[in-house]
Amino acid sequence: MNTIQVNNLHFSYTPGSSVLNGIDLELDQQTTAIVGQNGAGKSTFVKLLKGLLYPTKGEILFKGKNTRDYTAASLAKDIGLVFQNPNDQIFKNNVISEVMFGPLNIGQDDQEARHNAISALKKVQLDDKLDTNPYDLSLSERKMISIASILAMNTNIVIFDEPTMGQDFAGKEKLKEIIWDLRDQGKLIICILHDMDFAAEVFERTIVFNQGNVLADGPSREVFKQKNILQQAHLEQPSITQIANELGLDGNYLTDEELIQALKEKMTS
Ligand SMILES: Nc1ncnc2c1ncn2[C@@H]1O[C@H](COP(=O)(O)OP(=O)(O)OP(=O)(O)O)[C@@H](O)[C@H]1O
Repeated sequence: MNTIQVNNLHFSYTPGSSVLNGIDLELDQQTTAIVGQNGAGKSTFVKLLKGLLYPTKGEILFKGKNTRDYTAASLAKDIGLVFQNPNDQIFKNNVISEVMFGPLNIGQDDQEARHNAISALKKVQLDDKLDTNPYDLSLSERKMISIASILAMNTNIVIFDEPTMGQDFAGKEKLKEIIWDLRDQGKLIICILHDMDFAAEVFERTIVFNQGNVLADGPSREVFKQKNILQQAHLEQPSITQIANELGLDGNYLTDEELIQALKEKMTS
């Protein structure tokens, strides 16, 4: 199992200014969205999961073992993190080298790395850009390249930091497919999001961060019905939930399809 256990996790970048204040969580096989306002500590939290930072206090256990006791190389084989800003991740001067870098780095041979890189680029529909310099692509395409780089490593855990940022409707549809495909492969997916509609539609579990604490955690349907809790975290309910509320519909709707179905039933009753 790819379980991550987080116990009493504290973190500060500078002494006396705490960013995470004692987080207890178990991350299991459910697709999990992490939401919260800017500065709530979400990116810091996933960097700790990935072993890029270490707790100031408390511990993170991966497969029962403290992340401090793993080498960066061994964690890299299991946990992939797509950075919020692709420019922080991309450094090669053509797409194929960029996407092959991670697989090669975790010990895949050239042929396997190339095969996995091309297959990942197909998933993001950029396999026609192998020789292009990533910096000649748009920001949303670079984001897809940074996603392909992590997919190509075939890690058991995939963490996305704001994947919908800068993506249009087609990009979000592609992301949905990628996330559901990873879930179907039995991988643990954790995703930081500012887009509540995407979180509600795609993720089974939602965790709300607020000022370095977990304010709510549970099935997305349960979390997104708690308007007051979301307001405390300066978040809105998903737009479909808001429309259903405005229409005076009883129930808790997260997707277009659910709302349309409820309206059809209302019209025929
Ligand atoms: N490298 C750093 N050095 C010092 N402080 C930092 C560093 N990175 C983040 N911080 C601070 O830590 C706090 C939490 O930042 P973090 O990026 O984890 O929040 P976030 O919830 O991911 O925000 P956003 O949604 O804007 O990405 C913020 O106050 C931020 O300014």
